[in-house]
Formats: sequence, C-alpha cells, structure tokens
Amino acid sequence: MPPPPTDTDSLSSQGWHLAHPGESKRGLLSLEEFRLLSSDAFQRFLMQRGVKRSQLVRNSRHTWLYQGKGAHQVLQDIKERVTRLTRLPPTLVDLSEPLQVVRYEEGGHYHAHQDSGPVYPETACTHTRLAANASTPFETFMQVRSRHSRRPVKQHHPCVRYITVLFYLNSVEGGGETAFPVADNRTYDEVSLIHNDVDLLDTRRNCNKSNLRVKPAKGTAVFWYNYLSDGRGWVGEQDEYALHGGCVVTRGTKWIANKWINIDPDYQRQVRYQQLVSQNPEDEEDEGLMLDPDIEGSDIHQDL
Ligand SMILES: O=C(O)CCC(=O)C(=O)O
Ligand SMILES: [Fe+2]
Repeated sequence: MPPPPTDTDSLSSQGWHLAHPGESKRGLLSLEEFRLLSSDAFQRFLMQRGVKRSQLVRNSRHTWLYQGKGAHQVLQDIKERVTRLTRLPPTLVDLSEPLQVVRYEEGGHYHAHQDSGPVYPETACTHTRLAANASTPFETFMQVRSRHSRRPVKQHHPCVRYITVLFYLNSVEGGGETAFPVADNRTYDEVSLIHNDVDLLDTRRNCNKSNLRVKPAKGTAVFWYNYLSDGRGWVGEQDEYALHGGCVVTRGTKWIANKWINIDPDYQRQVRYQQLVSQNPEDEEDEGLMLDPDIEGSDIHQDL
C-alpha cells in the first residue's frame, strides 16, 4: 500500500532523492528517509506507486524565502506589512517561519486542509525549542537557506500556525480560487464534509459548493486565524471553519506566497523563548520582545 498522501510542508526543500530506492519499491519509507525527502521527490514516489496527480493532496511546487536581517528589502517590507496587518508584536512575526512561495501549473490544485494541526501541549514547538526542557520531544524540522549564510539554517517545524496570510502574486487566467468549504457554516459538522458522494475536501470537483471562494488578484492578500482564542488572549482550539484549499487552475499559472505566524501554545514557553532570544547579542536591535497585552482594537481577533 502506498502511504496516504500527506501535506509535505514539513519536508526539507533541499532536493534530496530517495536514499534507499529498494525501500520505496516495497512502498515503505523509514522515518529518516521521509524526513530527508523533498516534496518533489515525495510526489514522484507516490506517482511511482500508482497515485495520480489529481489524487495528490496538492499538486504544486514551493520554496522558502528568508525574511530576516540581510534579506532583500522587499522581503523585509512584506514582513513589516504582515506585522501591521495582524497587529501582533513584531517579534512574533520575526520569529515565524520564512515566506513560502508556491507555484501551481495548469491543472494544479490543493485539496482542502488545515494549515495547522491540533495543539499538543506536551510536544515542544520547535521554534521555541531553546526554552523547552531537554526531554521534551521535538517536531520534525525543515531546512531553509539564508542568502547570507553558507550553511542551511535548521529550523524546526512549528507546531502552531496561528495565522495564515496568503498573498496572490498574480491574477490567474482560469480557476485557482482559494476555497473555504465550510466558512460561516454554523451547522457544519465533520460528517457533512462528504455527503451524497460530494466530498467538499475535493477542490478539483467541488469548489463551486464551497461557502466562500476568493479569486486570486495580483497584489491582494487574504488572512485568517487557524485557531480560536482561549478567552485569555492566547491560542485556543483549532478553528474548524479555517478549512481551505486551492481550486484547480484551469488556465495559466498561479503564484502565491504564504506567511504563517507561529506561536507556542504554551504561553510560558513562548515567553521564555522570547527572553532567550532577546539575550542573544545579535538580536539586540529587536523591539517588542515581550508580548504586549494592551494592544488596541480588542474586538478584533488578534489577541496574543
Ligand atoms: O492555493 C491556494 O489558494 C491555497 C494555498 C494553501 O492553502 C496553502 O498553501 O496552504
Ligand atoms: Fe493552506
């Protein structure tokens, strides 16, 4: 049996090939092989096992762009705009994962999914690993390369993507909308995602049945929360209505960029992490390292 298609975000994007092709023939990958596999190689692996492109969870390619000090000004500006848009402390945005740039060719899609999973407090968020006890298990990591550093920077896969900011980098000639199948559906329950053979997760066939569809227009962006508030200003339960996907591109190419804001669901760990980072002399110039509980506009769900 081939492994079920999964989101390949956590895979390294460094272009590794299968380390032991023998394993892949049996349809088995060791955890180590899986970790080292690029998303392209993983797609090839699945297709060798008879999975069709249309059955893949996603049919697209992506890369990561570093946005920290020394990055191209455009990338730093985008980060600042995200900070203003989300009204979050700059540090949270600074410490988040790099910008992900995605390209879909004609026929490309991304079936409906959540950008972030349920919260497991016992697992250390990997971007806050410095503040975790040595015994806390870590998530898998991805590797990103900074233009200014020769070595790849190891960055752990963050466990909470609190907010998604999705930029449309071009206007798509045909299709390619972002679909939110159950947005604002107050009567939604999980069972109704598949009803009378209509699978709302299938963005190749059923985008037209989604409650909300956003048409890509160059220079625009959409953002949403993947979690509810816990009522105390920190991250609460996953927001099931945040389910979304990319409809099939029927004509042309689609380019987008994702900025995810990562936080640790364990507030204390996030605070310790930020304190640790602020002690790092390289980051002396950083502002707003502590969380600001007095952010204005508390009626807007920004919390944190
Ligand atoms: O392509 C889209 O419109 C959605 C992309 C998406 O959901 C993702 O990259 O996580
Ligand atoms: Fe997504």
